[in-house]
Amino acid sequence: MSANPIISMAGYSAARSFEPAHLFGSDPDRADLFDFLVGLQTSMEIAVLLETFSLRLQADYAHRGVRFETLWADAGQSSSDFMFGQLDGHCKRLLLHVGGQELGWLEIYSSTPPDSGQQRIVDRLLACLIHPLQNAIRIERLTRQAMLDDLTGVGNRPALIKALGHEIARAERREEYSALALMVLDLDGFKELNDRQGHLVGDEGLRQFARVLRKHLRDTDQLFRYGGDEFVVILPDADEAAGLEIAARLEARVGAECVKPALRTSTGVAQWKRGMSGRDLFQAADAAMYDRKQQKRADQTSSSIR
Ligand SMILES: Nc1nc2c(ncn2[C@@H]2O[C@H](COP(=O)(O)OP(=O)(O)OP(=O)(O)O)[C@@H](O)[C@H]2O)c(=O)[nH]1
Repeated sequence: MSANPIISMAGYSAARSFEPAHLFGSDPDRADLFDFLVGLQTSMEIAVLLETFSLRLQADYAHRGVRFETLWADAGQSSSDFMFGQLDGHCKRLLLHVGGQELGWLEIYSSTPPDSGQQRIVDRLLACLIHPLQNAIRIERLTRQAMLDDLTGVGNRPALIKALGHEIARAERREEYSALALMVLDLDGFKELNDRQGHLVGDEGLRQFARVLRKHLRDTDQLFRYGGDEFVVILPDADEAAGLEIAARLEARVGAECVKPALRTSTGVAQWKRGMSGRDLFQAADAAMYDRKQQKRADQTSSSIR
């Protein structure tokens, strides 16, 4: 018996053996299973593997759809769903694990629960799926980590470029004009804070800044650290007026809530117009942010002269 259980049912644990000889020895559909195995080698994407699994399972067990929910080993990463087909009807929920590592929950939706023969097929196909799935999960995690800023945990510059390109392509495809705005935020006098209180305090300031911004943004808004003390927010469905309102609110919240160390920020907003690239939009928002900084400096100078 293999000491390598890969599946446990919700609520109780059931170790099963998946020796290759056991899998293929007396199987009349060896060629078919072989095709399935080859299919699993063609992609390293979780969604594609799930689809390959579901399509092959369909031949033996008519079901409506499948869903896989990851269990990331790293703290701080929320789980992600991958789905294929329709998710309704009876749900069979299986915890997939390999070599002591829990990979996530697989759900199979169907009008009727699998009978014992169909359950055996599910087990066999899962035995083929499990290692390619484990590799695909590793790649997905590495890709996600590469898109995060390690100091603040928000998206980094490559993630911003990707997300902005995606949002603009989506807006371009829509027949009706849909609003999209970009906000640039930069800390005021951050160099002086670093110089006076040290870089560790500066780092804590950046983390605090990201936390406060996230707290006051909607779930659909996307926050990124462009670099240094400059952050960017993609605001879907926001026009310039809405963007300016959010920007004013964020400037006020940062002033009130970022107190240790004390921070101030200047913001700039630009609204996307058809034909504008991500670069054009960023430049417009960045220029607006610099104007705002100049205006604040001018206001300070005039109030200190008075
Ligand atoms: N602590 C810390 N400082 C950083 C990091 N990245 C960049 N910086 C510092 O951020 C500062 C940014 O300075 P500037 O761009 O001149 O901005 P500023 O002093 O805020 O000036 P204004 O934007 O004109 O108000 C520099 O001193 C950088 O060294 C980081 O990850 N941690």
